[in-house]
Amino acid sequence: MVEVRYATAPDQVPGMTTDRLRSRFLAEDLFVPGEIRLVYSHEDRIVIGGAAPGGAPLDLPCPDEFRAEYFLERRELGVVNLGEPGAVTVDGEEYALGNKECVYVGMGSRAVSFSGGPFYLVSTPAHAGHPTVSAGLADAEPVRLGSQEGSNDRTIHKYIHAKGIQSCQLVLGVTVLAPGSMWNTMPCHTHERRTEVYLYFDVPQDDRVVHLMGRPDETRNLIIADRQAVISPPWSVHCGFGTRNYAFVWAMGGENQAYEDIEQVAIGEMR
Ligand SMILES: O=C(O)C(=O)C[C@H](O)C(=O)CO
Ligand SMILES: [Zn+2]
Repeated sequence: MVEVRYATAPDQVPGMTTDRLRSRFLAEDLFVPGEIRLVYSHEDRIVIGGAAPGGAPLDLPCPDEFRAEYFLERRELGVVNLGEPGAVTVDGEEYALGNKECVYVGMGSRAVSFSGGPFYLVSTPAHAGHPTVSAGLADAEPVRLGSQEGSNDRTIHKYIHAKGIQSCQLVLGVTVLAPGSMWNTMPCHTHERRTEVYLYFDVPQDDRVVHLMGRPDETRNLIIADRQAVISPPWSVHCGFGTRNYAFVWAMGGENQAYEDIEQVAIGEMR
């Protein structure tokens, strides 16, 4: 149920085969009907997961790896609905979630269950309880970036961040590309103080996203299908282009919550 991924140093990347790269950084099978699947990354101890209720509601388990009484004893959780209307129930209170809507579940919440969806989960360690809050795309400070000419016309919706839903360290949002736009996060960046995870979705079955990762001057690519997630350590760029437009959930954890605290990469630095 939980797969543990240890952290990777940037100097390990040049010798890696495609399979090695994928097994380290890509989570390919998070969404299996009737299951909750989790990946525990040692990069900032971010846990990502998929909850795909196959009819009956699914309860969030507490993995042995947490050495905790319940999942959110020392953690917080962001949930995004990737599919059909559904609900997340937290200690008896139901939060109805439509497609691309989000609920933040604070530390100390004991019983979490899912129906409908499927739902994408991101959890980071926490030190204080913040209120559980749900939000829709319109609540999430939509910011339009890029252009049609640059094939990167996209809207960034920030859900959990310093000026939005409050959390201990989790930062999370959804970016939606306009029809005809394929590039995300270009020009790209790194952020030495935070790990980021991208979960690509709304990618049709016969399409793919080519995700670029690695040090800016030594990039590698991962060919990513629908509902697959890529772990981006602090030293790695994270950007990509699709064979058509798509959406993705981005989530971060680490030293700070400052979205603007990034190292911008000039296109000429990239190799
Ligand atoms: O399309 C984009 O650009 C993004 O969504 C960028 C992410 O939000 C990100 O990388 C935050 O650090
Ligand atoms: Zn980033």
